[in-house]
Amino acid sequence: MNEIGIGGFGKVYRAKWKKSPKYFALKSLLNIDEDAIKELVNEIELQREVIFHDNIINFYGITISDQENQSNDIKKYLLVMEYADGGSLSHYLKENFKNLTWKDKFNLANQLASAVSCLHDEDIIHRDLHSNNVLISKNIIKLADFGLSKRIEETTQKKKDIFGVLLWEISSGEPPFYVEGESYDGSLAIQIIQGLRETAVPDTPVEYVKLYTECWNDNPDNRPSTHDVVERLNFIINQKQDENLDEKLGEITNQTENKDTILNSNNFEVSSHGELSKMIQDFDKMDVNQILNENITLNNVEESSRGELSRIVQDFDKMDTKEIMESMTSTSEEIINNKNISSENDLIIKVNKITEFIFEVLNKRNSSNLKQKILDYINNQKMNSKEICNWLCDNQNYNSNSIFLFGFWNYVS
Ligand SMILES: Nc1ncnc2c1ncn2[C@@H]1O[C@H](COP(=O)(O)OP(=O)(O)OP(=O)(O)O)[C@@H](O)[C@H]1O
Repeated sequence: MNEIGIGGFGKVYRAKWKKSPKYFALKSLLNIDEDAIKELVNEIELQREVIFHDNIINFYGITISDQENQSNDIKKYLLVMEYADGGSLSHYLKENFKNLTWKDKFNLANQLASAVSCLHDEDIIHRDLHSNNVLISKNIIKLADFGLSKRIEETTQKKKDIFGVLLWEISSGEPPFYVEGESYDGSLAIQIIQGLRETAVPDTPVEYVKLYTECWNDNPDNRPSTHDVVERLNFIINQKQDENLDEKLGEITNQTENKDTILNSNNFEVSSHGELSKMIQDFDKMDVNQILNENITLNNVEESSRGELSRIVQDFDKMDTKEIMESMTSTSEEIINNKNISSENDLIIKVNKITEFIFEVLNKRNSSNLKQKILDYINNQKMNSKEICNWLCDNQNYNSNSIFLFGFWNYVS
């Protein structure tokens, strides 16, 4: 049994259940008089009504301590409660703030609002909300300390359970107006009464600033209800998720744009196979039309040919390009009639035509003996395959068709 804290009633201990790995918190009752007993009974009664909520600390009962094995300062009775391994919210923020994302912070805020909302639904007001009365167990909020709690139906009284400051504290990691080594003084309290409020932490989403500002409005009637707060926090969390999704989509778009840049760059080196291969392996995540957007209009490209295309390009870097290109060139040389040297533009047109032809064949799902079909096409069109191969070796990055054709020839060879 270890001492973990000290409070108004006495010390708080962490204790392990004999034959289980589970820990419990034991609250000793030291400075207890008649008023304290009333307060305690009130606390237990109210807390027991809301322990079903995940963000409210569980109360298990009362135990009698084994005096022989305990130090003298532990009196006979101990309250047995759920143990919160993260300690108080203020301690948790101090230790973990650096690692918390906005999503984590909004989740903490939401759990807190949800716990207070549950109290209000049961017509209970907490009346002592601060970061030492909010505990953390396994990174989850556990509202505690109902010593000052009261049963009340009135809405305005419920709105006096101010947690705007706690929402701000979650966004900043520190208590309001905290200056290291300095304690709060009376003048600060007066300034707060006169309307002094903390300023927003840089980068806090505006909706969140708006929310906690409304929560600490001078007039309780102008504060949102806890239900509203929960709803708005849920909205912020969902919006954040959408933004993350947008960011991810943005990253994918950027990567795609980068690919286009690589495709269109004349400085692409044949030797950078790893990069090319990675880029090409992502092709099947894109639309084939997008790949072929520059010079070829493709209609009705079907899933099967996309799959085939993807397989083709994925195998791209497993082959020795030069060797295959050379062997293909020598084979086609025998059937080449037209020995005229083509201009650069002619070659680009030829590459586009051959690519278009390949897609026509693939679209007809007629890919058997594809290599021969391509060679026949080249032959019939009176193209010089060696010239095309050489140009492709030197200009494979010229456009998406040249990249495709270069890889495709490797595949069919
Ligand atoms: N269930 C618990 N699990 C883990 N730590 C706890 C638990 N309950 C209390 N503590 C720790 O013990 C400290 C004292 O808690 P306690 O509730 O007795 O006093 P307090 O809230 O600080 O004061 P008061 O009772 O006067 O409001 C807390 O700040 C917290 O760090």
